[in-house]
Amino acid sequence: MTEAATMILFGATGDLAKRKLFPALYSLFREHQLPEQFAVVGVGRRSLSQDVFREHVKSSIESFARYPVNNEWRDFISRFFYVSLDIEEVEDYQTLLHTIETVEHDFNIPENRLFYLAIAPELFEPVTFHLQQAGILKQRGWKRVVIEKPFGHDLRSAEVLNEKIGQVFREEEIYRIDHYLGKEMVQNIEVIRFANTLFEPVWNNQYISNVQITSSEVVGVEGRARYYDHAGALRDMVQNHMLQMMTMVAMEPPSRLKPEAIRDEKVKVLRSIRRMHQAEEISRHVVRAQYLAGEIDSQTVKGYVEEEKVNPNSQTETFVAAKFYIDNFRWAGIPFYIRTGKRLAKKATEVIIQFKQLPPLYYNQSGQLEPNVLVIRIYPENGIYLKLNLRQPEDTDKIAPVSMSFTQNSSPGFHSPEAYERLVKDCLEGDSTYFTRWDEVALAWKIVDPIVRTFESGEVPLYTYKAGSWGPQEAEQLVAHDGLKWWPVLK
Ligand SMILES: NC(=O)C1=CN([C@@H]2O[C@H](COP(=O)(O)OP(=O)(O)OC[C@H]3O[C@@H](n4cnc5c(N)ncnc54)[C@H](OP(=O)(O)O)[C@@H]3O)[C@@H](O)[C@H]2O)C=CC1
Ligand SMILES: O=C1O[C@H](COP(=O)(O)O)[C@@H](O)[C@H](O)[C@H]1O
Repeated sequence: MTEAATMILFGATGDLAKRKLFPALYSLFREHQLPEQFAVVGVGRRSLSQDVFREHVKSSIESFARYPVNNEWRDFISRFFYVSLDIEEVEDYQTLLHTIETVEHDFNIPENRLFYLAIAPELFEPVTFHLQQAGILKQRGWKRVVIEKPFGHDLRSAEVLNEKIGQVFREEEIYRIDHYLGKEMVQNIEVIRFANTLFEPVWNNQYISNVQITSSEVVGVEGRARYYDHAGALRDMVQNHMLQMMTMVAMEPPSRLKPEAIRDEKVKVLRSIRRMHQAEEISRHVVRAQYLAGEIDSQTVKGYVEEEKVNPNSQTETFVAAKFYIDNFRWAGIPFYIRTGKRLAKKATEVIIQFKQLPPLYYNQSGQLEPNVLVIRIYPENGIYLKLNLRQPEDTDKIAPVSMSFTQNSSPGFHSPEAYERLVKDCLEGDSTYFTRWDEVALAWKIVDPIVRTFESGEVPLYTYKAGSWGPQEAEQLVAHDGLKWWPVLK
């Protein structure tokens, strides 16, 4: 059950609030999933009147929400307030405290405060510190803080940040967002595995040949070059989303369906991922590349280094493919391939489980029978696709792959809840299952940091690929070297 609360949204004039958070709140409201006693205090640096802020919220909902504005609108928008404040200026926080108290009084909301930090990472620390100094965290109800990614730039900076935030919030009050964990089919991986007799007994190295996880994007760096050129695909996507999807595929059944039990199992996977330290090993297992100019949907697009605000000599990778091993009993010897990149041919997220071949006997005398493949489709479709072998009715000597597909469209505009809807609701319910615990974040950095260092030392080549392609040839070779291929992303 969502609990009565005030959401204090830092970054209320920013891109994330506009594209994701206001639409998510509106969907929850329309589906009667917000508590009756609920209000939002938006915080931004620029000075805006209440009316202009409410107009901004409205236009964001008109552009990005799943539901059109209807006659319940006035009730929804009457719960939105705006405070202009400079996060660095402690004096500004008295106005914020006053607004929060007034809103709590007027809407009869108990002092439950959800602080959502949709702001640049360098502001996470000052904002928590000043909230405490200003007495805003002396509430009588609960307090929770939602922290957007990136959580640090490497292990060291993440530790420092965690230590600072930990002086103000307890671990169970900290909700570190990884929005992939809010996606329907990422959450469904557990259900596919633990609710199907068909899958769980064969979910191991005896029956699975390899796992492939792809998250491809068509967009380039867009307006985020200042951040991205210092991050790159490894930090931006692998340290969080890709490793999190891996943990969902690989974890052991939890002792209970409770947040800590599930997170404990994910941590064990992260601990078991074989770390790579030597440049030679990293070069064999990790491919990095940067996009060149190319064509997407018949439009010419720029190369990465020609993008606005990107250093023309940038060595930042916009694509990563890697092979990981999980050194535990269930997964020993089974490669987990991941690939992610910008300016690729199609926007898609899929997890592919390729099962082992049967022995070359009976119907597989030639050893040419296609393997069974389970595709967990995360985007643009939600669902699963299973490839099996069947005899062809028209030619009884011929065995050919057939597919069973259960999918529905998950693109915006279709009626499946967005990741942010689930996650905001979870915060209001105090359910941290699909947020990353500190030990998960730290372990993910421990896996990624040595690879980043090797990239930065120039010991791993930076390949290139044409925008609109599926990445560099070297990514194909990474799997071809093991006698495999990347399964093409489904249409
Ligand atoms: N945008 C996205 O798709 C995604 C964003 N994120 C993360 O979300 C966070 C926010 O990103 P995004 O919305 O894109 O960022 P924007 O740059 O669009 O917005 C930044 C927000 O922070 C406010 N702000 C900046 N400096 C101050 C200050 N000194 N005092 C008070 N407010 C300040 C801005 O206010 P004002 O405009 O009034 O100056 C604005 O509301 C980042 O951590 C980002 O990494 C994560 C995943 C995706
Ligand atoms: O966190 C991020 O994710 C997006 C991709 O998210 P998706 O839900 O659209 O798949 C990516 O574009 C961005 O660079 C990264 O910071």
